Amino acid sequence: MRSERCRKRPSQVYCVLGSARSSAIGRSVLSIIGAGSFAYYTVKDRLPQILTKVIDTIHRNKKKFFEEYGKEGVEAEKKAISIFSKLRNEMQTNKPILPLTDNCQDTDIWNQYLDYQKTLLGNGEDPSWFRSPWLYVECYLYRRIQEGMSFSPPISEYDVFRDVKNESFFQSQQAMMALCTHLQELKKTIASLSKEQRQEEFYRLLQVSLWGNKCDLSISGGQDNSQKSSILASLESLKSFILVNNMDSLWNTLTKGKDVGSENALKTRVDIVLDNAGFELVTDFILADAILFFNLATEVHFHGKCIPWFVSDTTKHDFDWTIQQFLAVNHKWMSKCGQTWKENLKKGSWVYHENLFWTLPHEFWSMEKIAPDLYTELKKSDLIFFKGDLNYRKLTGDRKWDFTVPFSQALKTFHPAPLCSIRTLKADIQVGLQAGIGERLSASDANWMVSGKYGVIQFS
Ligand SMILES: O=P(O)(O)OC[C@@]1(O)O[C@H](CO)[C@@H](O)[C@@H]1O
Ligand SMILES: [Mn+2]
Repeated sequence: MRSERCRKRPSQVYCVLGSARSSAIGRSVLSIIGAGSFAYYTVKDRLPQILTKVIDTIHRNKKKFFEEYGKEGVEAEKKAISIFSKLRNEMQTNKPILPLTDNCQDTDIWNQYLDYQKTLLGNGEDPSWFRSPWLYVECYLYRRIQEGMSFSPPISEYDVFRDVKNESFFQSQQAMMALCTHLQELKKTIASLSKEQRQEEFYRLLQVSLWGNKCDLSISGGQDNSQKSSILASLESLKSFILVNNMDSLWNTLTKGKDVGSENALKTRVDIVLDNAGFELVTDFILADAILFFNLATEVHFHGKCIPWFVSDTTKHDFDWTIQQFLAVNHKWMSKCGQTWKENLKKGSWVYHENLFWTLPHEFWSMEKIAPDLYTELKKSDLIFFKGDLNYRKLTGDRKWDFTVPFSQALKTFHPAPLCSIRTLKADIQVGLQAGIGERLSASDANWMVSGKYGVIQFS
């Protein structure tokens, strides 16, 4: 299930326990699974629903496993189903969180983190599914799915979310065609655009990447959450739902000391920490393409997940498969995009990275200690985009900060480079709002923090 490159341990693999849970600042207490909270609903209802879909998926592919592996495949299907049924029971009956036993590269780090949770609870209590931080429990579920598959050879490499990710891709074809057509039109006219017009066009593609984040299969519990309509047509109407809009700061960071459009752009690197595969990944490809042809950077580095994660998060397979689909599709502009993107990877102006850190439970402020090689890599960037809600939760430590706490404060010591979160709100954490905004929204729309209706393009 894990590509060779992911076997690269974060160097100095150890778990810094003390600083990982720093003292609360302001009202920032951990997002716990309190009764009635969104976290509680997630663990009580949505995670079991996701696990049930995993079991159904494995059962549905039994014939395929038999064709591919003979009776070992059938045995493996049965074993995986029993493992996941037991896991679902553990979760639903609030059993203790168990140490991992699959002896992978990150097994020790996960088990050290569990020990740390025990010290936090104190009085010898065991962390359990409902008595642990939500962020930890949710990440742990996906790591247990990975463990369960690794105990079910020969189907260990099978991505239990493959079917729903592919389905979501095919359901979003129309929207993707519209985006690729728009991109090619833009490339035709770019030379005649003024600096302000380029800026405006870039802002549109940033917003497309933002609203692409609505297409996430974890929040939907695996239900179809594809992009049906052309997102470009709705940008104006969606603008008022952007609660923090730092696009000007982004533009200034990317264009400072550069004449936008001049070919001789200095060697500039932008990183995109990816989120969901499918439509959102395509919006990120389009943004990355524009960053190059607008001469805002000379390299774009992508960071994907080593294992299947939060249902729809992008793995290396998803990244390559998506480009292959674009190359193969019978649509002039989509295949043109696919060729450009394949070429970018070949000539190194696009680079794909993997690191186990992204599928650990840790807040990003402990990256420098847990995965110093990754932190050093990110320091080479001139601007890092963090896509999506889970990344936002890890950037802010999933603390219940006051809405008005500055974003840079919530990041604590995590600041390898100028960074920007592009995120639709799907968890009840938000910082950096003007005074009164959070309260006003809570009064008018009880679900404003978890519906995915609102978004931020938040820079630090
Ligand atoms: O990171 P993404 O794909 O934008 O969202 C992931 C997510 O759907 O999963 C969790 C809910 O189960 C939340 O962190 C968030 O809502
Ligand atoms: Mn995701």
